[in-house]
Amino acid sequence: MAKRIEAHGVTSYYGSFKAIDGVSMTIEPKSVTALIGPSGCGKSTFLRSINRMHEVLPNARIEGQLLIDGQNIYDRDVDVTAVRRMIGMVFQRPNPFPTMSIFENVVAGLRLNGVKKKSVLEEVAEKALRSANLWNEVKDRLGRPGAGLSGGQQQRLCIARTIAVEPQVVLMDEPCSALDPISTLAIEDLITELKNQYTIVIVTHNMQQAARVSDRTGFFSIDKTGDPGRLIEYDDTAKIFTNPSVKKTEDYITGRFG
Ligand SMILES: Nc1ncnc2c1ncn2[C@@H]1O[C@H](COP(=O)(O)OP(=O)(O)OP(=O)(O)O)[C@@H](O)[C@H]1O
Repeated sequence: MAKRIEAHGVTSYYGSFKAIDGVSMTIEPKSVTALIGPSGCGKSTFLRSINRMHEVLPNARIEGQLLIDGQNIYDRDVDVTAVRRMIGMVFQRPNPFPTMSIFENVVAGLRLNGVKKKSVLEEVAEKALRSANLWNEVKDRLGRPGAGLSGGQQQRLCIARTIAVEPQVVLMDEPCSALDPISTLAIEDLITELKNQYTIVIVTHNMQQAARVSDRTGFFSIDKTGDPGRLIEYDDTAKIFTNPSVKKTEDYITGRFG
């Protein structure tokens, strides 16, 4: 189910501004990869290039290749909606649909795909909420608004919504930045469980978090404002945090810049 991601020379633009330059990396299925680096170095841009969300902005485009299990998702005949279904995304701020119940939030993607049968929707909702470690907290109030949950619960609801449509890759853009430490730990535990099924890529500013949850870490950086971000080093997380090969990585993880 989980898929391998291969980026070959991915260069992403906003109009004429080159935000990232020539990013190449291979991300193994059923692994967690953390993207770290100073603000503005292009981590989120790269993340959004993985599921073709980058090009949603006017004049935004990419060069290079992004292969998911060998298929270039930027090929002309590729169905963009199918790509985004296969590669789900969780954002910085929990964003449940405000007018919908907890249940409707989870099944929203299935309804869009035309699933109507109540028993199927109920089954999927329970499975997704269990996988997101939220079922026990919400099973007695599935009809209540999703927006009435705590921040951490809302983020787990958004994760349940993402996995309800059975993606193969889950991208997370600073998923804990709006959460308290306890909710953060709950999400980190969840990420560790989800990697049994999915390929996960997470952007995080929190280096302890990268060290805790990821198998591999990619360090991005820029030389100066206006320059494009580049992938400086990509290796096993333990190596990046204990014995990086590049001086710039070491300077960053030891807090000398960024
Ligand atoms: N919508 C946009 N239009 C124009 N430029 C953008 C847009 N989004 C990001 N950029 C620019 O692209 C570069 C990379 O931004 P990006 O958000 O990918 O970096 P980041 O490493 O994720 O930063 P942060 O850690 O602060 O979230 C920055 O110079 C940023 O200003």
